[in-house]
Amino acid sequence: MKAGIIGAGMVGSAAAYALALRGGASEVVLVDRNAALARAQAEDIAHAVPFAHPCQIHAGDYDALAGAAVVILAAGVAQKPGESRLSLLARNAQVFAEVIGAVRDAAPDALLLVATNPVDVMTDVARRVSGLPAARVIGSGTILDSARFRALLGDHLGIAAQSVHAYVLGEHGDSEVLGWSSARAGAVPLAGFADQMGAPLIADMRARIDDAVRRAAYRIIEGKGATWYGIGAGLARIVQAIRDDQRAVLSVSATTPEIQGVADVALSLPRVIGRAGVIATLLPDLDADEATALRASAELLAETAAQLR
Ligand SMILES: NC(=O)C1=CN([C@@H]2O[C@H](COP(=O)(O)OP(=O)(O)OC[C@H]3O[C@@H](n4cnc5c(N)ncnc54)[C@H](O)[C@@H]3O)[C@@H](O)[C@H]2O)C=CC1
Ligand SMILES: CC(=O)C(=O)O
Repeated sequence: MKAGIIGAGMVGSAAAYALALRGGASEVVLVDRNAALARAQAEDIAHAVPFAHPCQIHAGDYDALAGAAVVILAAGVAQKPGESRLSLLARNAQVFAEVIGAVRDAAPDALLLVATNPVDVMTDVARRVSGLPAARVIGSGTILDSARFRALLGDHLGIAAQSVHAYVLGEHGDSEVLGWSSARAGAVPLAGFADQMGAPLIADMRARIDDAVRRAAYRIIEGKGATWYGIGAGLARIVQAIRDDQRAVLSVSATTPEIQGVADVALSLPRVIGRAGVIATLLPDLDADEATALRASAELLAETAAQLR
């Protein structure tokens, strides 16, 4: 399967590298307005291919996207230290106005996979500008936050993160909602599992994990200027779910007809992902606080998106 990536910076190149290492695509095309950067990234990543899976990695212009089944949108500006994701909206909406028409002309059958922040609102922008149905425009949303949540819970419980089933809901950003009440380890509700392991999830520990997930990007950006490995792997994971029609349940963003009384808002929920894009959307069990927080997150995203319309 051919995948295109618009934006060959830290996120786009990390996604290409992860695709190469995971064998997630047979061909990857990098497109960037900085053509020299795209060429250099493609050449560097191609040198990893002999250690991984067969994959053609190259740079090109938009016409090189012809035949792509999925195009990752990772072009635009990123946060500076202390800056919020939502503050990027006007600048990145302008970038999408420039690139999405060219992507659609070159690869009319491709699903769009949005990484550019603020990713939820940008997913809605991509849907509106492309004219595609909501199911074919997926935002990486909280796939990264859910991975952070699972990694921290795995560490606390002393088990593999892969055995933790937990989702972050709502915005990929400051208003996100950690789904404590639906989380499971193995098939056991999280709190009971933690007690059995002698590692109870007391309020202080929950608060620390919440902060570590919610503030992860700020800390990493403070330390190294940007984040890329986690999201690169998350994007490759979504591409594989699409390529193999896996019907994997992943927390990703898509424009959703109604959630907690808020209409037509793009945000993350666990969704079944396969070749057609979003095949189904699930609402996990929520306690009263989580339901209130999810509504607030949805309202914030809807208000932010409305400012652009
Ligand atoms: N969804 C998520 O979980 C995450 C999202 N991000 C977001 O991903 C985006 C990219 O971040 P980085 O890769 O770190 O930035 P970067 O600055 O390293 O790369 C961005 C690339 O976009 C290119 N670009 C800008 N405008 C363009 C246009 N009109 N046409 C073609 N290419 C264009 C630039 O030349 C640059 O190479 C940011 O919005 C960032 O906030 C970053 C990390 C995680
Ligand atoms: C930058 C960003 O969105 C993240 O690492 O979560």
